[in-house]
Amino acid sequence: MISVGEARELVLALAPAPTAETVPLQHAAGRALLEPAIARLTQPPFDSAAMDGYALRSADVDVPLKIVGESAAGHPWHGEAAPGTAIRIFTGAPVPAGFDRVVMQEHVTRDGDVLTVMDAAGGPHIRARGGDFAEGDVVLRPGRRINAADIGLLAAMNVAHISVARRPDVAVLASGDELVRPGQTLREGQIVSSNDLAIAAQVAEAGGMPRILPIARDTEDSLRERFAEAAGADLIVTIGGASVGDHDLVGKVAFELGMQRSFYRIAMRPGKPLMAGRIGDSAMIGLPGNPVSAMVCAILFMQPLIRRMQGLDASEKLLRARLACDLPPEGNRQHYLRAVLEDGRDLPLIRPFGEQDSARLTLMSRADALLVRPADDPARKAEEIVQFVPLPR
Ligand SMILES: Nc1nc2c(c(=O)[nH]1)N[C@H]1C(S)=C(S)[C@@H](COP(=O)(O)OP(=O)(O)OC[C@H]3O[C@@H](n4cnc5c(N)ncnc54)[C@H](O)[C@@H]3O)O[C@H]1N2
Ligand code: MOO
Repeated sequence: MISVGEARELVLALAPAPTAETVPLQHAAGRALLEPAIARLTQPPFDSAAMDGYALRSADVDVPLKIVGESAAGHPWHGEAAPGTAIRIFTGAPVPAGFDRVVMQEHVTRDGDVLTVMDAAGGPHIRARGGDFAEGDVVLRPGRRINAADIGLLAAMNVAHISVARRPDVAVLASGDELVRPGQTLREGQIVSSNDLAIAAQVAEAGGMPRILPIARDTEDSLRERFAEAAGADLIVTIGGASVGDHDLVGKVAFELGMQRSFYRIAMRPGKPLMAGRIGDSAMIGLPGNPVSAMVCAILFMQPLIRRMQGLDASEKLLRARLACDLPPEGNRQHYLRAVLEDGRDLPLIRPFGEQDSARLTLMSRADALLVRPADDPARKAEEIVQFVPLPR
């Protein structure tokens, strides 16, 4: 058995360099940026009014002013900003050179074309040209997942298409004679295949394109057929059949098909029988069949690999919390306990469920976090600081 940290390094080493594709901006949310995003214009492109009101010279606020024009968004005024004059101006409109202040209309009185400033405090209510970004600025760097604000920013930069990492094609293969698809009537001994759907959702969450294969039966022929269908995927994720039982055939069949195994078995709970390696041109991860073990291993190994394949940060994000209760000493495997988070004084409080069966999806669904307990961790007292992996909410 190898440690979680060693296994993680070996899994991440399976990632090929990301390949680029160009997508229109409206399809770029959630994608991994592969090139620096460089501004093609300056924003704002001109000094612009931040309020509806009047543009004038600060030196003139104490005298009555003659209103000589109007500047609206999309309709600039082209006159001279002469002393003793002001113009009507609206939010977003260019402020002509020479006027250095916009006074809100609530703070003036107007009589015909004569303007009197009643309250000169505040302001200047002008957004300076280039205040947000300037042409040529590198505004976003590669290696980030594009969020909604980034989309707005890229659009404002006049970027219409952007180079992102191709989404890894991930074949998801459940195996087991007991498994049927959701929505069917179960015969004796059958259960619904939940893992492949949950794992596919985790693939998508990490930016991959899941491809759920038909369920393999517990025969070597059936598994071979499915591996043939999976060929060409960037990553093949099998679920189940990884342990030592007579019907656990995934490792055997993969080996016969030429799998170069990086490791099998990790000193962790749940998920001991995890395997990973390369098969043909694909990376492969063999997840254990117990539903919670499969999901926990996917969080710790599969999702980081899919992120790395897109050039994204794949490092482990551990946060700190205080224990809400005492805990007994740990065994010789690193333990990831399903837990809920509660409000605490300085740090959140973390409360692991009393029951940690790796088949209980209800607990996985309710969990906010995986509390990490290192192998051979001694007993812990409530209030001690521990680390956890946050789960998506
Ligand atoms: N003698 C030993 N037995 C077991 C060991 C061991 O070390 N020695 N390890 C246990 C651990 S830990 C795990 S985890 C499981 C992993 O076993 P497999 O990867 O071979 O998984 P299966 O036997 O195929 O299935 C286990 C369990 O999960 C259910 N399952 C499988 N696939 C799905 C699916 N797609 N959707 C829903 N549920 C699924 C399956 O019906 C079984 O109940 O081995 C232990 N045994
Ligand atoms: O360690 Mo297994 O992965 O509990 O169910």
